[in-house]
Amino acid sequence: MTPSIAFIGVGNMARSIFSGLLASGYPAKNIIGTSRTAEKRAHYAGEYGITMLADNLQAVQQADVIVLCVKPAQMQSVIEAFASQVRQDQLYISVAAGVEIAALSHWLNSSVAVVRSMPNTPSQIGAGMTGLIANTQTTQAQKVWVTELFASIGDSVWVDDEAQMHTVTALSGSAPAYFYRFVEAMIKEAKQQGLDEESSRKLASHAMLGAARMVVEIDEPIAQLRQNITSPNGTTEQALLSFEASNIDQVVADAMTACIDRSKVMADDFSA
Ligand SMILES: NC(=O)C1=CN([C@@H]2O[C@H](COP(=O)(O)OP(=O)(O)OC[C@H]3O[C@@H](n4cnc5c(N)ncnc54)[C@H](O)[C@@H]3O)[C@@H](O)[C@H]2O)C=CC1
Ligand SMILES: O=C(O)[C@@H]1CCC=N1
Repeated sequence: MTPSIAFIGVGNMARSIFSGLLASGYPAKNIIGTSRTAEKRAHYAGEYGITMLADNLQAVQQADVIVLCVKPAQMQSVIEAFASQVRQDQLYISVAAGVEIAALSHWLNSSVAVVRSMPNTPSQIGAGMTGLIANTQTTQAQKVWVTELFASIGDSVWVDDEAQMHTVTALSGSAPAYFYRFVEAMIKEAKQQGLDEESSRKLASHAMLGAARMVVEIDEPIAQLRQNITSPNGTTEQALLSFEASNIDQVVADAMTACIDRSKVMADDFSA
């Protein structure tokens, strides 16, 4: 039997996950979403054919798996409002940054199975990457099901120490935004150099896509892939020397550390 999945708080991340699930063949009749806004409920029900409800409690009562997709700051009050209805046969999956399993379990007021995930928005096109960790109540069968769930919208990595979720957030959850920012800067400069927006976007984005595919599909050191492009005294070398002059390793390390530090502060702020 296909489990029914309720997405509590349909926004960017919930939409990315359920649209990826639908594209991979998950039946719309087994997907519920919640939103407090009537307009959004009508939109998502119409566009995706899923059931949209206003009431989180009703969604939780109807679901086998509950995916908690509200912002970290809203998580406690949202969970506590339906906690009395939590059933032991359910599985709860949180996507929230910086909200630890101990807090989720405490608010759920139960020894129910809880998986903390850190997905990313490319899940929407089946190219997601998700970090996962489960509490001890989660069975091996439930972990296999969760792995398959996230495989249908990309891939996943289980970590065994919850502290690693901070790094996962900096490495894959937030990271698509870094690459968008990089490509935005490239397009901006290409336009400055006289190329039109459409051509610039096509050239830059496909360079990013091609490079990413080679990293994923070719079993060679990434440095080697880079060197294959870098002719001595050629053009690429000059661009890379410019990055080194800006201390690219430090720029990236600073950004990732800022992300990790924020995740740690959130874990403190949103603890039980
Ligand atoms: N956007 C991203 O790339 C990623 C987001 N996340 C996590 O996903 C969660 C959601 O983030 P986004 O989707 O970006 O935010 P969002 O703001 O787009 O979505 C959250 C939704 O929850 C709704 N909501 C708030 N309170 C509610 C309530 N009481 N009942 C029903 N719905 C309610 C809001 O109206 C909103 O539509 C966050 O916890 C974030 O940390 C995790 C990984 C990546
Ligand atoms: O920025 C955020 O807080 C969320 C978590 C990872 C990506 N977006």
